[in-house]
Amino acid sequence: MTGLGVRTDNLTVTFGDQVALDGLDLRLAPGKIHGLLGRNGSGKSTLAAVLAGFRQPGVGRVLLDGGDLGEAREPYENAVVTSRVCLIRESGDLYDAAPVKNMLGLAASLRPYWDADLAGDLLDRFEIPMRKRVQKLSRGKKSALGVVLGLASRAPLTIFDESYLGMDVPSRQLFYDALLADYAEVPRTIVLSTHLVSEVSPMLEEVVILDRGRLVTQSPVDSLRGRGASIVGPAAAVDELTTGLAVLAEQRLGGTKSSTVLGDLDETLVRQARSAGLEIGPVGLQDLFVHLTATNSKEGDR
Ligand SMILES: Nc1ncnc2c1ncn2[C@@H]1O[C@H](COP(=O)(O)OP(=O)(O)OP(=O)(O)O)[C@@H](O)[C@H]1O
Repeated sequence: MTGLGVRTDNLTVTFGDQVALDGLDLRLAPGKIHGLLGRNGSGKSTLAAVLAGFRQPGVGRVLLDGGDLGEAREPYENAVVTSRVCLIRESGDLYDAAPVKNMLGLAASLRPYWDADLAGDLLDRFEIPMRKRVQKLSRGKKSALGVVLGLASRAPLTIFDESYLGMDVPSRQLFYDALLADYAEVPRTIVLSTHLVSEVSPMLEEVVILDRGRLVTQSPVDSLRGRGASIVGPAAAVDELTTGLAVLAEQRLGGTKSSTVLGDLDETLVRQARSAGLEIGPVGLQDLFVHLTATNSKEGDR
């Protein structure tokens, strides 16, 4: 399985006079891990709901294709398509009164690629008891249950919409490890909608950034990182080198400074940096994200 591809054309969703998605033309390649990034209210959850067939586009359309779907189809009110798309939201969409094992049974009946062994193994690792009712689980364990359902569904398009926010750091690490291990075994299309940009960025292959319902950029993560550089070394040398450059972020620890700059460093600057003993690395995704979605960010910078 390589997963589903996604194509949206002029996708527009409004709530009254509020435009949640504004003419979105998006392509998600199948079989990759995509990061869906954007500030609060930028339209991430709305996009996730449309992809999962929970919501009908107002204008434009969304098409999913590939895997055993074959031809491109719209997800809305199409049971075949929606059984192959698993959206796990922060709320978890769980039945509070049901025991965990019933939630697993329900997922097994709805999900054609459900893997019961994986579900059992993940429940053990997250220490979630099968017999416990959902309402008796802590917030973090409820989130973890959502993650278990999302991974074990092995859906050709799996979307995690901030579904791991309630989990503590070790649990989130467990999720990331489990996701990467299972993705290596069964490649599929994964979308991670998140605010935890730094934490999630090592897993991402492609990044989509939304701002006020519009597409700011869509790019492989490596080429995004190539849009700038981080320069680390003695503070005075870093300051001298970065004078006149667009500095996105700065951090200082004692006499050492790290500056993130936008744009290509030309060869002269690179030579100058090396001879001053400075280290040059790729730009951090979080710094770039903050820059690209800052309210005063100019279109020309994007
Ligand atoms: N059911 C709704 N009724 C009215 N407005 C809505 C509804 N759902 C979303 N919106 C509006 O649509 C816009 C996009 O919201 P959405 O939840 O998709 O953003 P988001 O990027 O997921 O935000 P966050 O990161 O805060 O979760 C916002 O302005 C929001 O207020």
